[in-house]
Amino acid sequence: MNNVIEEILVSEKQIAEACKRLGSEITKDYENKDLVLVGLLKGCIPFLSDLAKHIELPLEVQYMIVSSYHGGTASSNEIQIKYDLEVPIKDRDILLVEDIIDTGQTIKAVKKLFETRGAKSIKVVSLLDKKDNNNLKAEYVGFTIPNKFVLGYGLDFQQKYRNLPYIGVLKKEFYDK
Ligand SMILES: O=P(O)(O)OC[C@H]1O[C@H](OP(=O)(O)OP(=O)(O)O)[C@H](O)[C@@H]1O
Ligand code: HPA
Repeated sequence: MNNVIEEILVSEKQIAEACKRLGSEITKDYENKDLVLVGLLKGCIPFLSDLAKHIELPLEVQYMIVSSYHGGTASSNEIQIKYDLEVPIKDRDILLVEDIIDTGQTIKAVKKLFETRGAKSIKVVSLLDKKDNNNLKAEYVGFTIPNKFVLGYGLDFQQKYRNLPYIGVLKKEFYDK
């Protein structure tokens, strides 16, 4: 498994601490609000699951599949909605849950879509945010990371390695370019 990993960037322990910290901030900020966590599949699964345990509110969880990457390490300009929310979000407080903001393209497109649907508020929590992303900043960020391709804890390389309990950096020899 580890022959594709250059180094561990964020350990299991650091991830657990970040989930706790972000969960308590969100709990404070969303008291008495109608909070809907919207997880962007598939990468959000471990993070959403661990984060939600630290949000002490009666929240709702919804999922979407929005894709801008196709298994490799290079970004494509296309955004596709492959699976949509089950409910209308008009007048609701939406917190988008992401594993990573890389170029910011995905989250920017989803935010724009939710604005047109009349959400009351739309914020973003992301476990990781790449340093070079100047597109869109999340309100809640676990770790700002260098501009390297990472995998593990939900993040894939060619659809594999999402099950690693930590965030690792992909070895250079595996990069597309
Ligand atoms: O900021 P961006 O450059 O748009 O990249 C970030 C997006 O790319 C990944 O999703 P992907 O489309 O690979 O789907 P996945 O969650 O199923 O892996 C990741 O989970 C984010 O949603
Ligand atoms: O660094 C990354 N790793 C895995 N998936 C991704 N999707 C956007 N950036 C990344």
